[in-house]
Order: sequence, then structure tokens, then C-alpha cells
Amino acid sequence: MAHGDDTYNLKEVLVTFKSCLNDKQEILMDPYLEGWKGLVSFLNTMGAIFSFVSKDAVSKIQIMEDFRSSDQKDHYETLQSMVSYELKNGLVDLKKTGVYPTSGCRTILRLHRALHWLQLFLESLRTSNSESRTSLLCIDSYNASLANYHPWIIRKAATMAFYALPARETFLENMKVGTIEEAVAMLGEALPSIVQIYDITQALYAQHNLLDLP
Ligand SMILES: CCCCCCCCCCCCC/C=C/[C@@H](O)[C@H](COP(=O)(O)O)NC(=O)CCCCCCCCCCCCCCC
Repeated sequence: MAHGDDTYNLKEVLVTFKSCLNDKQEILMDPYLEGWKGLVSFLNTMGAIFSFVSKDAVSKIQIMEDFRSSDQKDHYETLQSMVSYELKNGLVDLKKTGVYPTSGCRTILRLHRALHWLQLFLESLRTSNSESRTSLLCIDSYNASLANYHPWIIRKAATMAFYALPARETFLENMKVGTIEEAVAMLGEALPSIVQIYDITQALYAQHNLLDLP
């Protein structure tokens, strides 16, 4: 996985999401977190204006990595095993924040909602044309997804930061996957696995009534 800025290649990051599913269609925690870490590295190349976003993502990734290096690590091997372990042992605050403010279930839910934003944003980036403004694509995908879970002050800060995004062609070049056309083609290849991971997680959380965890 390329995390250094000069060898940075978003293709590797998005391909990591492809390796998240095992043969039982369960989502493997380690590559899932690895994918997020790669996205955060990319976000860090977009400037300090996004540091409040990357800090929050990093702290959530860290919570999950701590579970993966704890005595309970085997229970956190997949999203499915995490849900069943935490629910069975009463380790999730279901109605309001209490004893378990940083459960795996609520932490992954935040990343899962952000994955929906990513899916919408990448899809609009892929299907837009050279006239499109990245900032507006980003604002639209944010408003259709994550914004619904954020208070006014975060929405305001996020929207202001989006205006600092580079133009579409520069953005696609920054992905370091070759020409604009190659970058667009790569998005088309990577998106189905992101959609699949999102859909499987959404169904898992819906099945256990976990979509509104505080
Ligand atoms: C192209 C760059 C745009 C990046 C925009 C990302 C979406 C904006 C998210 C704004 C989050 C603001 C920070 C605070 C969030 C928290 O309040 C909030 C709730 O947490 P809590 O319940 O523990 O309090 N946290 C969250 O919703 C989780 C946010 C996680 C955001 C991860 C974003 C990673 C972005 C990676 C960008 C990669 C772009 C790749 C494009 C080719």
C-alpha cells in the first residue's frame, strides 16, 4: 500500500477495498481499515483545510486498530463477527451514549456513512465532464449522504473546505493513475467493490437495527 506522497497511487487504495470480501461475503476488517488509511493519505495531499476531517477519520481508524490488537482481536476479524460479538456481550450503546461511546459498531457506522459519500462522489466524478466543478460534485454528494448526520457547524466547515478542492482535471491527475481517461476508467473498475461493501454493511446493520447508533 502506497502511503508516501511521492509514490501515492489512488488505484492501489481503491483496489484494497476489492480485497475486503472473503468467500462468505463477509467484510474483512484489516483491508477495510487499510483502504480508509489510504484514503486519508490522499485527503492529506489536499491541504491542511481538510485536517479536521482526516483527524476524525484517523481517530476512528485507530479505535478499530486498537480492537484488532487487543485480546479480543479475533472477534474483530470481520464486520459480521464484530457485530455479533458486541451485541451478544452488550458492548454497544443502543439508544444513547453511555458506557460504550467508542464501540466498534458505532465507530464503523460513521465510516460506513462516509463510504456512502465516497461512492456518490466517485460516481459523479466519473460521469461528469471537464466543465464540472469538483467542489460542487462534492457538495452535492455530501448533502445527499453524510450531511444528514452532521450538525450545522460541521456541515458549514465541510462545505467551506470543499470549495478549496482543485478543478476536476487537476483532481483526477492528483490521483496519480495516469491520464484523465485512465483515472476515469479506474474509477469505473473500483466502484463496484465499494458499492458491494457499502450494500453488505448496510444490510448487516439494518438486520440488527444498528443504523441509528448514537
Ligand atoms: C475530496 C475530499 C473531500 C473529503 C470530504 C469528506 C467528507 C466530509 C466529512 C466531514 C467530517 C467532519 C469531521 C467530523 C466528523 C464527526 O463529527 C462525524 C461524527 O463522528 P462522531 O459521531 O464520533 O462525533 N464523523 C464522521 O461522520 C466520519 C467522517 C469520516 C470522514 C472520512 C473522510 C475520508 C475522505 C477521504 C477522501 C478521499 C477522496 C478520494 C477521492 C478520489
